[in-house]
Amino acid sequence: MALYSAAAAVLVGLERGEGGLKSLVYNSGFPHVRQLYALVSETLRYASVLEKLLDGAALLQAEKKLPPQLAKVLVYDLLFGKGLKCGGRWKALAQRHRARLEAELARMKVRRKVSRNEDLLAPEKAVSTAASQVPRYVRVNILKTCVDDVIEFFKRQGYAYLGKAASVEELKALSGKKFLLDLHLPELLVFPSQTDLHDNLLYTSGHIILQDKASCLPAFLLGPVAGSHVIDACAAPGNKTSHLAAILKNKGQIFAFDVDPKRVATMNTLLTRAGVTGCQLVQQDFLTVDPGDRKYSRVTHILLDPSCSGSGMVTRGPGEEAAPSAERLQALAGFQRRVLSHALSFPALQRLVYSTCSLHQEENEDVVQAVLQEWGSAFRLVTAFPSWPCRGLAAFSGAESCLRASPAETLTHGFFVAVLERCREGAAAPSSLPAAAKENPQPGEGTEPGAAPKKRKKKKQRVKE
Ligand SMILES: C[S@@+](CC[C@H](N)C(=O)[O-])C[C@H]1O[C@@H](n2cnc3c(N)ncnc32)[C@H](O)[C@@H]1O
Repeated sequence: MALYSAAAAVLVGLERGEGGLKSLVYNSGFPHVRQLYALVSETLRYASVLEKLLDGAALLQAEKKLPPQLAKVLVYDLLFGKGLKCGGRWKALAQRHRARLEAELARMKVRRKVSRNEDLLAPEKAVSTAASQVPRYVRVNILKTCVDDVIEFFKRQGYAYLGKAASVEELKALSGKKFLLDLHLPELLVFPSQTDLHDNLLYTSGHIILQDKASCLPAFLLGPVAGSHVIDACAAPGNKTSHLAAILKNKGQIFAFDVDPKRVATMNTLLTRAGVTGCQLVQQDFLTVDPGDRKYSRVTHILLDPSCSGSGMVTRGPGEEAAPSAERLQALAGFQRRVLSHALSFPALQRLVYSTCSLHQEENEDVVQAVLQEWGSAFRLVTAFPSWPCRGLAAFSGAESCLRASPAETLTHGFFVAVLERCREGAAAPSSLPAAAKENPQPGEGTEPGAAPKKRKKKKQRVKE
């Protein structure tokens, strides 16, 4: 009997409980028992990897007469063993699928972030329950396409479109190849959490952006009208910048700053792919940008999404990043207060969105409270997205104007957003806006520029992610 058929027969025997590995090998009648034993035990060691490879390359669907146990043995020897040395027609069959199987193996290694075959045997990092509940959000990049065309594209790819979601529960119940339009954001599609679109043509061509729903809130709530001058103060890798460009319809001017040269380079690539124009990308510490520079005299909107502890990001493996120490939180909060206060000092500024992917009050409500106090009555908090279910912690009176997001309540990563507006003289704060449609009011004509902030100590400190 040929080696591969003998090995497949042992695997069948094991599955049927006909005996242990050794006894099945010795009773197989195959003359070279050591060789057979080694091949079967290695195939078993790689069993779960082989199953995924067979699935990914759809080998069993393409070769209906190939028994699955024989397929495993062949693919093991082809990709992980000594190479196919015998096997007759089965060898020829496996060779025909070699390129597809190798591509699938390469993809698996990229996904698992490993370079050696052996490393694929380590158990996959557990993903927290919270993370597995967060759907795959897809922002349609309206600089390149429109929602209807993207929906049609996915329908042609075999996905079923279920229309606009009416509740968060509907998003939670999504499964299989189905998708919905989000209930809150107009250009956001929602797929089941396990959907991987990184290889999808629409993603690689910049027609869609894979961006968590909570991360879409800052640009949406800043809502500058086309033609506005906008600063994205801590911009890389640029998901929110490209969202801003889409809201501006590429009309107006975005000044995007980031201190980290590598992240700026990545951002450059992503913005080009997304078709963003009218954006000046500057590698500079935002704290050193001069608000009095004439270049920024028409900046009415600022998006500030500074470095933070990242404690709201739920996809991280358990224990990958320990909770930030009190010192680190203090350093981050100090930087966040300085950078927020600096942003408010741009003379024509009307509206600012401050956001973090942190769960810590120190980086969120406390920062907003401290800076609002510093600026006296010049700025006020605006109730961001009144219908959003999850509000700011009651750290100070009016903190419920801020919004929070979390896997459990909003099916997103943990996030915090505060919307600040320059006060018109005599305006009451905070404002309460009736509907989502009115949540992005544009600053009125003749709004007074605010007063300068109270004197504060200027201590330069940069906090990198
Ligand atoms: C949370 S990330 C921004 C993510 C980005 N808004 C997006 O949506 O893709 C924070 C960024 O702030 C940058 N950063 C940190 N300190 C900075 C500073 N002083 N000036 C400008 N950028 C800074 C970091 O390099 C990092 O890229």
